[in-house]
Amino acid sequence: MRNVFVDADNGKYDIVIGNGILSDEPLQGYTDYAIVTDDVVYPLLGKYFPGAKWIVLPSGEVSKNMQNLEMIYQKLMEYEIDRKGAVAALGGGVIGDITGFAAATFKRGIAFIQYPTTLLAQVDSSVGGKVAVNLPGGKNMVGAFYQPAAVVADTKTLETLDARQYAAGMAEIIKYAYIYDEKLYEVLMEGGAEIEEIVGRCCEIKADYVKQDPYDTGIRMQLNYGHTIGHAIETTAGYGTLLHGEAVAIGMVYAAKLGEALGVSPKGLAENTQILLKKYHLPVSAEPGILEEALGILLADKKAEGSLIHFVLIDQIGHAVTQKLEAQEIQKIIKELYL
Ligand SMILES: NC(=O)c1ccc[n+]([C@@H]2O[C@H](COP(=O)([O-])OP(=O)(O)OC[C@H]3O[C@@H](n4cnc5c(N)ncnc54)[C@H](O)[C@@H]3O)[C@@H](O)[C@H]2O)c1
Ligand SMILES: O=C(O)C(=O)C[C@@H](O)[C@H](O)[C@H](O)COP(=O)(O)O
Ligand SMILES: [Zn+2]
Repeated sequence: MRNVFVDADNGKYDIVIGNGILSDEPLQGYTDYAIVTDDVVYPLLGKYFPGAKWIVLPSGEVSKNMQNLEMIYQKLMEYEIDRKGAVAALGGGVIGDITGFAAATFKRGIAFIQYPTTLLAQVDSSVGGKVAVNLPGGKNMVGAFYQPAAVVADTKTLETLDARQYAAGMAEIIKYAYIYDEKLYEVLMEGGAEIEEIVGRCCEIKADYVKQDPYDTGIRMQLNYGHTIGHAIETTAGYGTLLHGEAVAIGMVYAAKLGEALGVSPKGLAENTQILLKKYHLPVSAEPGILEEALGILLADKKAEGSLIHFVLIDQIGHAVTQKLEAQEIQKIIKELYL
């Protein structure tokens, strides 16, 4: 078992990582609590929370929407959760993001506990307090920064995850390697390490970014590597068609190629990125029609300022930089290279 402490101005909490540690113990100090989960996770893990008040959504990205958010508020009302109560998210990033936004806003804020059960959620989405729902035109368009009171990542829950979902989590792990940790990159190239160690390392990296920049105004933007084009592709393909991690994987290949074309990234980075992504069974390109359409919605990115986008590039493996680029320049370069 290991602990990573998140020491941010807007929230201080432990991430506890271990095998077989799922329990309702972190919820006991509150007047009452409800747990949000999805219809795949509930039959697998509901038994660890006897007597809980449940809110069960259909699984998948399409559930991260305003309608389900309202449904969560209604159920919290029905369950009479007061301001000293809590709401927990038991599931992947979809459940964590929508539950966190409900927690941030219900009665102007109640406590929020994260029980991440996908690899992606354990290494990334359960940490750092970005909570949101999607709009049809863009990912995470309605949200807040709202830190959880605790994160409990039980790696045993990953045993039931299918291979595609596992790979999607690997994409965010590969992201950390490129932006922050050359040693992690080498470990991944050599075939990986024990999962608790990888989850712990990724949480340490994320905790460092979140401590420095909880509101995403500077260095934290590096955590968005691969996401500018990735989110646009995810949205264009239709939520749930490409998984978030898959879209980020593809986005990292285009970001690497763009970095090479601009002379920022080392030559061969895109090729190298493809090798690593393929090793972990991830896609490395989007269909031309999807890519073309995605390039048209780049300015929906939350890192856009007018016609410019804070674009994250790798200047050496294990280190990232952010450059303000004209959306039109990005579109032109990617079109010339890929369309
Ligand atoms: N807030 C953040 O910082 C942040 C970071 C990264 C990603 N995200 C968001 O996270 C979402 C993606 O998260 P995700 O990949 O976890 O998707 P997800 O929540 O849809 O979970 C993926 C699938 O795995 C199933 N599942 C969950 N736990 C399982 C288990 N233990 N065994 C078997 N099946 C299980 C779910 O039912 C679902 O079908 C996206 O919406 C993305 O935008 C947010
Ligand atoms: O925590 C962050 O900061 C991230 O950017 C992590 C990303 O992996 C994650 O997908 C995040 O939800 C993207 O945020 P957004 O601001 O681009 O919606
Ligand atoms: Zn992401």
